[in-house]
Amino acid sequence: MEQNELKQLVGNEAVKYIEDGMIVGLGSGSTIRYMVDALGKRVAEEGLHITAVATSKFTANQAANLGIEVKNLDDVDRIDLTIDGADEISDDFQGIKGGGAAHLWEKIVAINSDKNMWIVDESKLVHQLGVFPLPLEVIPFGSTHVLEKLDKLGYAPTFRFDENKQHVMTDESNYIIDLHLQKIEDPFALAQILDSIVGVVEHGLFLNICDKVIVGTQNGPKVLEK
Ligand SMILES: O=C(CO)[C@H](O)[C@H](O)COP(=O)(O)O
Repeated sequence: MEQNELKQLVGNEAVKYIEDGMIVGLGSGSTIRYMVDALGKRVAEEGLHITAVATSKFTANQAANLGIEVKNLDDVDRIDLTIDGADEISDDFQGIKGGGAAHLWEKIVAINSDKNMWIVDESKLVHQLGVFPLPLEVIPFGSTHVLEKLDKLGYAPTFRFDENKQHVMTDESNYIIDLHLQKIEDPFALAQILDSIVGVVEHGLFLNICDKVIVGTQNGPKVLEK
């Protein structure tokens, strides 16, 4: 199976965990696109009734177009289960997210969820985080100074640009800086440093957030529990 087939496989598998009446957090990214398609199918064909909270404008539109009820996070008390993708997951269930520039909303939704499930193809599993560039959402104002500071700290930062050489803008109209670290020895220590930098709104380290991972393998979906 190719990578996209593995993504579709885990997307289809994940929606089996969604029960009638649930409030469900919908992540972002290509794997989640498959999952939202599969969820839309269940809503249309089985009459499944759920309320969704989306982690990006893209996902919110996709879900609404499929007839899934989408509410704002502030209009629900809590979320039963959030299903999201990830860019890297280490052996101890820590993760890097934000490859799709949506990690700020994703983290806010995740920490307001009773359970968090990540769905990935097997290429996302790593022993140690850091080969995937760590995304930071930063306020545009003064962002070159934030970049300089990150450079002095040795984090090899780069702004993320689109194909037209324009800054990639998040749903909150902020910029993305990627840190090219190669390996992260202590994600908790790094998270503390990044949390303390003024102008950094949120980093893509998702620590102690994920409860369950569904991995797409050549032998089918594999469930990993924390
Ligand atoms: O964190 C994310 C978006 O901000 C995505 O979940 C992550 O980038 C995985 O994406 P994909 O499923 O396309 O590989």
